Amino acid sequence: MILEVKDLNYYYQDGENRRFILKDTNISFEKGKYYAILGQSGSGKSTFLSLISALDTPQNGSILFNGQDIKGIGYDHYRRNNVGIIFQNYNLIPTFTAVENVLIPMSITENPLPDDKLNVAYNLLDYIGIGKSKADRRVNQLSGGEQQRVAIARSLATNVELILADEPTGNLDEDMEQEIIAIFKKLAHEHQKCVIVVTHSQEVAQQSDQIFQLKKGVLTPYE
Ligand SMILES: Nc1ncnc2c1ncn2[C@@H]1O[C@H](COP(=O)(O)OP(=O)(O)OP(=O)(O)O)[C@@H](O)[C@H]1O
Repeated sequence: MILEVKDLNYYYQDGENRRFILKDTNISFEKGKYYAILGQSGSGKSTFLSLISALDTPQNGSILFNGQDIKGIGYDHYRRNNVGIIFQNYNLIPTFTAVENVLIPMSITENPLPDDKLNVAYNLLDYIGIGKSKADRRVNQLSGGEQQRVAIARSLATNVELILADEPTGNLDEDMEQEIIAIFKKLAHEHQKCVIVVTHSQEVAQQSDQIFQLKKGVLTPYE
């Protein structure tokens, strides 16, 4: 298993009470699979993703990456070197070109990368469907679907095995959603990545290899 979540609890203190967003959560994910986590608005999907991407820390429980506690790996180290994150709003730097956005994490990671980073970045974008002329355009001059492709290329730039996406098609139309789903499938099935997508979208979920549902703090396989 690439990622194992053990007895995870996360809550907000509400006066005397604890409001649990995740309660005694146990779940594992493997490489080569595309997973979807479904849940209603406010059910805690983004919170779960924040925890497994080390953007936030749980009150108790542990998260193991390739058998090692991410606390031991170091949260910053884990985030820089082991996970790629994709957001609903893309979170690109609008005044940078597509290729410049992809280069940013490559200059921060400690993972070994080829010397010719620029070439790697162009190739990644090309693979995801952004050719050279669009790669050299400022991202605020690209469509939403194109920007999300750039964000996916950026998440892959550091050569990570774990790709986490928070509502990645939330701002896209159905055709574009299908194209993004196709990319996730390809990354999981052809490149052995572990892709975990948090979503409201039945379409994104139905095409995944396994669906989990988050309800009242409990994460269970979706029937
Ligand atoms: N700082 C905070 N203090 C108290 N409650 C909070 C805080 N931040 C978030 N919450 C609550 O935690 C719950 C889970 O939020 P989260 O964003 O993880 O849900 P979600 O399933 O991703 O929702 P959506 O699909 O609408 O993005 C929500 O009910 C939210 O109001």
